[in-house]
Amino acid sequence: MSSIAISYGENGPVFCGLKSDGSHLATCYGSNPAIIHATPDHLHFLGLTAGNGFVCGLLMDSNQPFCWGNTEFIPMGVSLQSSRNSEYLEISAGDHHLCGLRKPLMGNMRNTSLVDCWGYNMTKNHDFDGQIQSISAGSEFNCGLFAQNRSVFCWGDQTSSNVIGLIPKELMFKTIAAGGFHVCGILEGAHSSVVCWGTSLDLEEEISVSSVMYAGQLNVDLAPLDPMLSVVGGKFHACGIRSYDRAVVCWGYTVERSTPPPLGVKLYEIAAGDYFTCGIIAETSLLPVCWGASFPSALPLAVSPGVCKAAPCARGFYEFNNATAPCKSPGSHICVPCSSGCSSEMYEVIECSGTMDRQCGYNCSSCGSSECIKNCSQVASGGIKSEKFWSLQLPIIVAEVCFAVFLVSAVALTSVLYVRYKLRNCSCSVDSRKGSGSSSFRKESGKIRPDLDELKIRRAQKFTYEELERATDGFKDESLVGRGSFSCVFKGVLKDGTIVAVKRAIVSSDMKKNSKEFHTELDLLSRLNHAHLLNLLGYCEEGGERLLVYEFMANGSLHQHIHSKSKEMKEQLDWVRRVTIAVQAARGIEYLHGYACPPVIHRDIKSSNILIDEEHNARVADFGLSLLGPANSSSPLAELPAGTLGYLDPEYYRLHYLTTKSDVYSFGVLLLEILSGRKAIDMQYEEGNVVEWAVPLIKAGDVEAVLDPGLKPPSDLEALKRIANIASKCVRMRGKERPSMDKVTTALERALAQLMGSPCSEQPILPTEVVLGSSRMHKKSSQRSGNRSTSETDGADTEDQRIEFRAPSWITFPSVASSQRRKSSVSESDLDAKNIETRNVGNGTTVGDALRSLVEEIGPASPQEHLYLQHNF
Ligand SMILES: Nc1ncnc2c1ncn2[C@@H]1O[C@H](COP(=O)(O)OP(=O)(O)OP(=O)(O)O)[C@@H](O)[C@H]1O
Repeated sequence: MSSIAISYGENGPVFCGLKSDGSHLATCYGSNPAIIHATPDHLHFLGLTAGNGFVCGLLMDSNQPFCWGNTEFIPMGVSLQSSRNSEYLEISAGDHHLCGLRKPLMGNMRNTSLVDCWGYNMTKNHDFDGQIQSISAGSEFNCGLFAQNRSVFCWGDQTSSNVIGLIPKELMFKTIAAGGFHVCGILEGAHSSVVCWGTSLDLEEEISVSSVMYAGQLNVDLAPLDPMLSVVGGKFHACGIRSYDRAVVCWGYTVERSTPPPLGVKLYEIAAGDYFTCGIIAETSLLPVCWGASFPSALPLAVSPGVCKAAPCARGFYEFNNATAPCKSPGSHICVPCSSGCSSEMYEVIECSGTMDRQCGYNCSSCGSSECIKNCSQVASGGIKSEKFWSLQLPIIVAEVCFAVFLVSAVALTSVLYVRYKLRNCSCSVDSRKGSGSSSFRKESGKIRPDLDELKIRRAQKFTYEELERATDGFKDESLVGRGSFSCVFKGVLKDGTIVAVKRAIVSSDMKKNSKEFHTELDLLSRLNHAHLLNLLGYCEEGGERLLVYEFMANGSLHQHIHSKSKEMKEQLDWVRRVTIAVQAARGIEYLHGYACPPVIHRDIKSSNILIDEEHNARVADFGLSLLGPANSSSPLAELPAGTLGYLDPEYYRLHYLTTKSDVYSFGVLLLEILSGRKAIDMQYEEGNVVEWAVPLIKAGDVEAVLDPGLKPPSDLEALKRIANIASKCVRMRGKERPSMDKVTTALERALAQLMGSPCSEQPILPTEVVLGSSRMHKKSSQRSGNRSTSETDGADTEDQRIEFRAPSWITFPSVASSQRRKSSVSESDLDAKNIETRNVGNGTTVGDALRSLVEEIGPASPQEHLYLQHNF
């Protein structure tokens, strides 16, 4: 708990801090509207902490936690307490949980500490023997520091980190900070050095304390030897404030394109998000600076450099100047740890006094650094810089400028060569785009991102804001049909009578992100064309307004149907309709992966992005997060994770290893949702995650237990069993073991045919083929397919090449013949996966063997891959 906290996650990072005016009110800055808009403006907090998509503060008046934001796992907007008198000393948040350390107990119980936790897999009240001084939460675990023997203990899930197994039992700590998958602590004693344990992405092995202590600094990614005042943990990195100069030092994994920690800046307080860190500058402005990935480097809000406490400052701390950041409650102060020691060319001028930090001065007789020379020459010449100083500085400045120019040219050249290399096999022929055919497109062959203006002209119509305002009746609440994280969707009627859906970006503080998602969606939808992708009709970009105009989908989203509280609405989609929608959505995604050029990775496949038209046909929507993949779809992109919790591919989440198989994972979750009627994550069930709940049941052959109790089961369960098997293959941990989308589609088509042929479906639904707005009804019989073997539980794996099974023709796939699709699916990952399974199970393979075979299969492991393998095998 600190005066600042950072929330992270797929809805964007947010920095929150206590205001610098001593009011104890919270102020936040960032791009997650659910946090920004819900920040309480009347509650006073003692300190803050934050996790994935939420922020919590410890209320000043009741000493209870109060959280806001958008996590389903912790109650939001209410004060949390475990029993009537639970008052907390400190709180700390992990990814999806929060723990609170209760105030010390009295009497007989004074040697017991109570810790209450809320959240995903964590809700529990703990009694620990011994007095705990402070707690710190990591991704899925927590640690406590005992007040008396200064030892650390941890509890929770250590699968990905081994933080419990590696606890350094013999060491004593002043303070500890848990990060995503590791813990760092400052050791007791004069030197205040840091040791860390757990797992970091940059390390090929777990960081055990012994290697830090006894083998020395063998690995540059380990904590520096410098003494530290404080330390914080990010997902795979940690940062500390150095004792002698308050400079920040970071170690661990650095995401590509990260900004480095600021140089020559003194900091008071630091807090870490997942891949970035912020600190408060030790100046009167008290403005935060941030470094790392995906967050601005300077934030426009002044925050308090510490928490106001009623007790006087302890030894080793000094009282922060009250004029700059006054504490409103009388007698309370902000206590800042005093710096200690001075660098080699400095000596202590004033010691830490309780009201002032210790001061160091340069020893001008032994200057080595330019800082020292500058300082001493200023003192000597009354502020006029000496010749000696310039003769030393000038070559350094010239060298720095030359190096910067060289670096920029090298990066630019490498980028150009890389893009050309990636595009060498990819030619986007004119024929692959229905209806384009213009010579301008031909000119663009091989170009990844044609000019937006040309795309707009090609397909999407430009609307004025007034036109869309008129169409939606002034964006009235009555026209609102849905709301997403970054947009509201309105029903509208254009001048010519066309009914449309108008998606209006919520005006958020992060215009850049909004604008990026808007352009991604506009760009992609302008180049894609498939019966089961939502058609873009037009757009409007005026001032701060960003609007996209789509075909209106009269039946809303799949999510609205399968999770509806109304029985009638739920039953509108019976089993045949549900599976039909799954097939159609699979076809849309298959098109993105296999036939769009370059391939497109959707990154946000979920039930609210599968829309349903008047005739109950599915369309895949929402391309705001989509990315153009590499021409060779098997090579991964390194991208920071984005998407929706519960649907997010674990391989991508952990390793930033993005391929089309990430969409396959999300689609697998969608299939489980369709089968079970349960949300991807639903905390009303003990096993809240649909994958973790359903897959073991499916593997045990108990598919019936998984089926949505709100729908009458079909008389023949074979088709649904087949779908359940496909789903469990799609959600395999390793992308390579998941089937490709074309296999999934083929297997689902078979299952659908089987379902429609079963006696329970008296009147099979005949979905409409929708090709560019035209609707044709095809009433092909499905008996042929209904007689197929029901023992075939896995269509994707046991695909029979001899039978040329044609999917019912009403299932649209205008541009690809099924034989073409099948050709591409014969030798891929399912067969590999099967082999691997046989190898592992049949031969009693050890973990080491499994690791080796995986390494052989995917080539030498990068640090990220290595970590992934460690985490999962
Ligand atoms: N073309 C459309 N026709 C009818 N309803 C639509 C249309 N597009 C979106 N909606 C409705 O609006 C809702 C919000 O859509 P939007 O794409 O903005 O967000 P989302 O995908 O649900 O959530 P998020 O933005 O968090 O991913 C959808 O769930 C759907 O119910």
